[in-house]
Amino acid sequence: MLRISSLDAPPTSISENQGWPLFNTSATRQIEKACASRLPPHTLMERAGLAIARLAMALAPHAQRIWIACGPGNNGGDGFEAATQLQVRLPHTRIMVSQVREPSQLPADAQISWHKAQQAGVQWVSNCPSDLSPQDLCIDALLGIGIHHRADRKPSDADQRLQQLLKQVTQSVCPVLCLDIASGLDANTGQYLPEFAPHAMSNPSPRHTLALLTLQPGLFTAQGRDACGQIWWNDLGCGIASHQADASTTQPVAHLSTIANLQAKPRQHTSHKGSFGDVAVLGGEGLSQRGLSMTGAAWLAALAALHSGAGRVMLALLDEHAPQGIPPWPEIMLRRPSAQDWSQPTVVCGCGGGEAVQAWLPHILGQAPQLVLDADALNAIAASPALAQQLTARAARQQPTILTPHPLEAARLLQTSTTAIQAHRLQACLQLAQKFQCTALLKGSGTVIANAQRKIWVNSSGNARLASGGTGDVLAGLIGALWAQGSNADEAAIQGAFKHGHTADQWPADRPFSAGALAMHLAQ
Ligand SMILES: NC(=O)C1=CN([C@@H]2O[C@H](COP(=O)(O)OP(=O)(O)OC[C@H]3O[C@@H](n4cnc5c(N)ncnc54)[C@H](OP(=O)(O)O)[C@@H]3O)[C@@H](O)[C@H]2O)[C@@H](O)CC1
Ligand SMILES: [K+]
Repeated sequence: MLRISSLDAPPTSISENQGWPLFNTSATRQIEKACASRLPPHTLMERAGLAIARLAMALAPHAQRIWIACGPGNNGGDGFEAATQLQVRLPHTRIMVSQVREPSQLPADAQISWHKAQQAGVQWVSNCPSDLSPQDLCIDALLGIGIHHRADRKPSDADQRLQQLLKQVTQSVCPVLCLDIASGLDANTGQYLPEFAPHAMSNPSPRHTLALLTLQPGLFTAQGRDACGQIWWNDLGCGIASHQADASTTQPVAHLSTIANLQAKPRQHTSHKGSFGDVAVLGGEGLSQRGLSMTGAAWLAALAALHSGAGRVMLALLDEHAPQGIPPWPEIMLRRPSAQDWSQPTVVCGCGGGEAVQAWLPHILGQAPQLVLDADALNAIAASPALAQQLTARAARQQPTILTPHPLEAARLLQTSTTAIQAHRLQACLQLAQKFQCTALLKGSGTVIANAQRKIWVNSSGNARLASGGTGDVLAGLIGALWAQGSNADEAAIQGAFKHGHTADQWPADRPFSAGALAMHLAQ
């Protein structure tokens, strides 16, 4: 969840009602430059320090010690500035800083803030104080958006000191507030630089991040969600949160999809089942084919479509020996694949499709007016240039397609490695959308959605509950149902990803979670 902290009030307001622009680091630098040129020198860092101090006091109201680890650049400068603000406001709290570099080697703004902290009476310590308790606070001001990969350079004393302090931050017993972004993370991609990746699972102390000026994609995808924890944002009075000013001339790289993307359309009284579209699911290889039954996956997609408001749901199992008779959910109409008219409904194809789905793909790619391709359908297309060509040709016939790969499936489609996909999730998703002229949805922590017109969204909902078998099938069915009900392809993918994650976020602690239970609670 994203919280906005205001310069003028304690950071209490919760805002998930807009899609927020995400800027990469170079765009952020441009916005910073434009914003700083209109303000007296040092104003942005002062504003950052004030916002940090206010959030720190709100997060740790009973702290007796606040330790701030300050790095060699302006991220460290924010830390010194916050130390001054905290020292003034909390005379009975021990405000302590550790530094990486001598003040003369700091950038100009950071030097000013260093001197202010000295004058304010902040205490300098060489390492994390050993007496921090869980109600105290640790502030990570080591590295922000100025981080860059240093391939050939031997680590200097300052680099080693930085590593040492970062390790202490990571092992902190108290909550951690990261300034701008968790140190070591690339703000564009959400990946740790190799030298900063934590060696072990970090301790369970709560983590918060206060993003300064702009929001950046790395906060919300790849390793960013775990590293940054709860995201707060302060635009330093530059008008970005109110959608004004410099942001309007600098293009965001993506948008963050939020609860605003979840608005349910009211149903008219005169509506009927035909008003909400048909979803037909094709998948579920049977036990008889290779001794591996995957019919459950197709059932999950159909169940999700049923509970997401589709008018009618048909299920065609790729299993000749599927039991006949009344299905466990009588609303779902079972079909033989050969008996289904694939030219009319929104089709969800591939869930549990195994090898059997391959033979059906030429027909489905040719016929389906709106097509969600998942799982084994994606694997089959990755292995067949002819199928890939047929997929790409759909767009020109006004037959839109949504692809929903996880990173391994995406790697197969782009003929690369999972590591390469995860290293640049936004770019990989965009590449998929452009290569196949479709809407692509790349699953994983911080799901990314992109279209062929180069628009990108990052999903802000979801949690690790979703890391369990079958939840991807549920997502495919949910997207199919939203699409069948009248959303366009991009909206269906964005809304589906948000709803899927949001349902998991709202999950009662005492209710066992499974993909089937998720599918059945999508209507709530
Ligand atoms: N932009 C804004 O809108 C605003 C920005 N503000 C704040 O400024 C921050 C950006 O400050 P920044 O540009 O000084 O960069 P920062 O993150 O402190 O790091 C640079 C230092 O790290 C070092 N370093 C780099 N890579 C390294 C590595 N691999 N291993 C080791 N060291 C490495 C690098 O060393 P160098 O390569 O130069 O020797 C340099 O010393 C931003 O995140 C926000 O907090 C706000 O105050 C106001 C509004
Ligand atoms: K930081």
